[in-house]
Parts: sequence; structure tokens; C-alpha cells
Amino acid sequence: MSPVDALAIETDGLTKRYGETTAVSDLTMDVERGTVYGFLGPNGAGKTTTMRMLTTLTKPTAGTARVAGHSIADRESVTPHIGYLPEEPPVYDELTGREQLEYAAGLRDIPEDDAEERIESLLERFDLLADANKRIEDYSKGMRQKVGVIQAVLHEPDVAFLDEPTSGLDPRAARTMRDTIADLADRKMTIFLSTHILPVVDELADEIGVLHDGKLVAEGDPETLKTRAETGDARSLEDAFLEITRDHGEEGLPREQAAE
Ligand SMILES: Nc1ncnc2c1ncn2[C@@H]1O[C@H](COP(=O)(O)OP(=O)(O)OP(=O)(O)O)[C@@H](O)[C@H]1O
Repeated sequence: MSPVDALAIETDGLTKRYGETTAVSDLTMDVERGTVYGFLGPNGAGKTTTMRMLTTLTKPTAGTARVAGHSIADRESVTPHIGYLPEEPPVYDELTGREQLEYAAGLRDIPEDDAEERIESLLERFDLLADANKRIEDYSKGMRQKVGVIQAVLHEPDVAFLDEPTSGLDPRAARTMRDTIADLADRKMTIFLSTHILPVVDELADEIGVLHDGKLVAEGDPETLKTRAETGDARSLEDAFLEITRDHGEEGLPREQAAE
């Protein structure tokens, strides 16, 4: 495998502006194949915008990116290789859970026998079999979320982009979700995981990137990020996150220091 093949995602100067707002600013990052990349950042940091660019749903204002080796400017080449769970799972209320997944499998050209086997096994894994023939309009938020995740990985994409995958899930379902993500990564699927639930990232991520005001302000494995640069002491990922994303003044120093 050449070094380039080893990368699931590579971005170079990726930027998105909405009028006066720069949602994502000059983002340059690499994500290795088969890893779980925890993408963190405060509300409004630009995480969703980044994922929308990487999944070809929004065009960058500047910069380039490749996902699974394909330029995001070439939507038709990229989409077979990716799956996306956005904040609101894209499902049809009038379909049953099973019909929704069969429909998604059809869009992805998964052979019928394979599709059926994967759908049944994932429905069972997520404890949805008993409700699989109910219409999605009667599903809870967590049940919709489960269907959304299953359809994001059903075609076994190279890279799955998951925005808050444990949102709305009860503790048992959240555990299943974390186990599923770990299994998929073991099978060499790359998981680009955005969540505010830091213990999930701490448990699963091989690498973490922290976005703040559209800029990548820290990157490293969880242990590195948790180790204070100055003292070498360990801290929680939450403490690290809060410190990294503290508002910065003109000099790039934490605001209270910058004001001195
Ligand atoms: N379609 C849009 N039009 C104008 N501004 C937008 C649009 N989408 C996002 N923004 C702005 O871009 C910035 C980044 O938003 P984004 O949704 O990417 O953040 P986020 O990190 O996903 O936040 P959250 O954690 O709250 O989901 C915000 O200032 C937001 O208001």
C-alpha cells in the first residue's frame, strides 16, 4: 500500500465561507485508513460544514480534499465509498424501518441476498427486529437514529461520517453503537466521528482533531491531548478540550493572558 493509499481523508486548505462568516478556515488534515478519527469542537466550530464538504453536499469556497482516494469535486466517484449519518437521519416517515433499509440498499446497488442478510443482522444487533415492520413515523428518536446509522454503513463504505451517532440512544443502544463502531474500524472502515460526548471519543478514537472557529487548533491521539504540554501531567479529555477551545485573543494566547 503506498502512503497515499493509506489515507482515507486528506484535505488541503479546505475553506467554506457563508458571506461574512468563515465556517471552516484553511483546514489541512490527514486521516489514516481504518482508524477512528474523533472530530471535536464547540457549537458552531464548523464540524458539520466540514462533513458536508467531505461528503460532497456542500462545495468548498477554497481548498481541496480527497476521500478514499477520490477528489470531493468528483461527487460520482466519492459517493460509493462513503456513508453519512447527518444530525437528522434522512429517513422517510411513511416507510417501515425495514423498507427504508431495503430502499437504501437498492440506491447503493447492494445485491439483494447480501442486502437482506446485512439488514437482518444489523436490525438484530440494534434490537430493532420487533419494530422493523412499523412505520418510521411511529419510531422514537433513538429508533430513527439506529436506522440512520445502519443505512450509513450498510454498503460497507470505506469511510463513514457519523455526526453524533449516540444522540437519543439509551445506555444499552449507545453501548451497541460504540461496539459497532469499534467492529467496523477493526474491519478497516474509517470512521469520522463528530460528537460532544467526550468519553465516547476517548474510548474509540485513534486520533482526535479539535476545531475552533473553523480552524484546526489541536490534533493528536487521546493520550497526547490529555497530557499537559507544560507539565506532562495527565488530565481528562474534557479538561483538555475546555483548555484548547478557550477563547483566544489577538496574540493567540488565552484571553485572560492576552489582556495582561
Ligand atoms: N448554510 C449556512 N449559511 C450560513 N451560515 C452557516 C450555514 N451553515 C453553517 N453556517 C455557519 O457556519 C458556522 C459553523 O457551523 P457548523 O454547523 O458547521 O458548526 P458545528 O461545529 O457543526 O456546530 P454544532 O456543534 O452546533 O453542530 C456557524 O457560524 C454557522 O452559523
